[in-house]
Amino acid sequence: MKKRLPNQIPAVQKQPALIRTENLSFDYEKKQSEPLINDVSFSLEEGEVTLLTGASGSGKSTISLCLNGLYPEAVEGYAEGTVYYRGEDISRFEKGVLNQKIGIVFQDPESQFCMVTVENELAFTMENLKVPRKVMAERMDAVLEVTGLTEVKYRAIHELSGGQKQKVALASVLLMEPELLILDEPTANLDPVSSLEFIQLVTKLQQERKMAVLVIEHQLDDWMPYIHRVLALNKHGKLIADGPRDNVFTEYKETLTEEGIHLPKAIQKNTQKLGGQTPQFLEPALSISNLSFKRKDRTILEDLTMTLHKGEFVAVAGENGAGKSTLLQLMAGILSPHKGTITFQDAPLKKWREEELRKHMGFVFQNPEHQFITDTVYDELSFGMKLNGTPEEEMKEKVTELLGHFQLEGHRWNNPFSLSGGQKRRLSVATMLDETPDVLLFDEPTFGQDAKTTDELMSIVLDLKAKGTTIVFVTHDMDLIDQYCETVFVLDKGNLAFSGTPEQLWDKESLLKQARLRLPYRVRQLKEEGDVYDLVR
Ligand SMILES: Nc1ncnc2c1ncn2[C@@H]1O[C@H](COP(=O)(O)OP(=O)(O)OP(=O)(O)O)[C@@H](O)[C@H]1O
Ligand SMILES: Nc1ncnc2c1ncn2[C@@H]1O[C@H](COP(=O)(O)OP(=O)(O)OP(=O)(O)O)[C@@H](O)[C@H]1O
Repeated sequence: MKKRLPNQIPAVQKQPALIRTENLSFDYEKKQSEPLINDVSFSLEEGEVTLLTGASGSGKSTISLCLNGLYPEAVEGYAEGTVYYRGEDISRFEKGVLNQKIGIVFQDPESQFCMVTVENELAFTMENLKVPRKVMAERMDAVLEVTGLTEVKYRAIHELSGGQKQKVALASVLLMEPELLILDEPTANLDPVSSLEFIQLVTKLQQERKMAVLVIEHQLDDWMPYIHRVLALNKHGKLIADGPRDNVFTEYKETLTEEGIHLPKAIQKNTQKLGGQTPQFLEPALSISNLSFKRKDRTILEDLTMTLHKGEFVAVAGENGAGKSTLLQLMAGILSPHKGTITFQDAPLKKWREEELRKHMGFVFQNPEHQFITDTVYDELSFGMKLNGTPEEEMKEKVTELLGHFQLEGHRWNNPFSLSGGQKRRLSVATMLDETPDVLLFDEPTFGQDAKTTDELMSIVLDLKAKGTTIVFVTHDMDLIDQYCETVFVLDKGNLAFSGTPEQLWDKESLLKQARLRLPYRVRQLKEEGDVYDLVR
């Protein structure tokens, strides 16, 4: 007799997700109030590119460090809920096993290195992975080639530019051939062309290796074509959106905007150029003439001549390693030129007394941590005021005002080093704004900022500019240059390759290409270039 078939075909056993968090809560210490990461459940699937977005300080980096079991252990934090790797509770894995399957490129690449030179760093990674010696050299050369680092193989990492360091961190993680690659603001320090190439490189490898990628990023546009899913955190550590890319950005548009999260420019309205005609600047603030600078025998900057005026908003752009940060440090008197002169307000810079110079000129380092000198956010903000003998009450008021402007309330007594990447950057900027300086030099001031904090920062900077402060931004953000700057200096391998208005620069196609810059989104749209991403609405 024939057996009767059951009415229902048993469901095919679904593979467990690559990563699944269930009711994950985390905080750096147990509190009475709601935890920083608050009861979050989501999955990351094999081969998928997921964007994790959220306001600065919402806990994105923190969550990513919970996914490979580094947290809570490494910080003695408090955690609840479970993280699964392919269906298995990650707390059951032996130490170090998950680090290879889940590779993280940290927000601050410097925190990741153990060795002095690029070659030794990559060899060290391979030794840990027990890569046979005879294939090491080949693998190293391949990863250097793919990340564009061949030329700096034998260089000391601390002597590389910010962007070059970021590529070393990626190369090191790629050697592990991870199943999940977590990228925490990976392109923040890359020049515009390197940034696009980096994204294309990662997504190509992702497709070839069927790797899952979790990217934490505020600047979304270049990632948009490659993102499958979006997760969004709110300021209270709750997951407020989880779904396919286009659904999240259209359905949750209002919520994301309220949270201060950047939207893709394809659905933003305000990508127009601000301001009208470029004003005429007459009064010089800082004049540089025939400046050259060397490190050991290498010429870093060669024969630069430029004038910055009172109230002018200047951008310094150029590819990674072009010499932008070096130029800024020379302008600030932190480095001294080998040849040429810098004149600040009618006197040679080297004649200025250090104390006087610091009152008139503010400087924000590329790495905010290089700037912190005290143990609390409050002390950091009041440091300059104390030196100037500002009365206690006035100082308190001013600090409270700065904390409010820079979304740092609630962190007054925190250690500056425990802040999120974006918070550190805001604090480093805020410390320079206790008075109205004559010149403000910023090295990448807006990197790592969400939409709300970027707007707030720019409005403070514009207020200072209106009072006559000369603003100098070293930046890779072409949209920011387009929107706000009046003059752009382009450095190309240590030479001044262009000085003029942004509009003039956008017409110089071959120069842009040579200096590894790109047109801003607005101009790309006008020229209808192919790489402007259109969101399905
Ligand atoms: N401390 C140092 N010792 C030796 N060389 C250095 C040092 N700092 C920077 N350099 C080198 O000087 C050159 C210019 O570096 P700089 O940091 O000014 O470039 P940048 O244009 O600001 O780059 P990025 O956009 O990547 O930050 C690079 O080739 C870099 O490797
Ligand atoms: N080691 C630490 N000890 C105590 N608090 C910390 C520590 N690291 C981060 N925090 C706090 O946790 C919160 C979340 O930080 P996290 O770096 O995860 O945010 P984020 O969303 O990645 O921010 P950003 O976009 O600015 O990088 C912040 O308020 C930060 O001050």
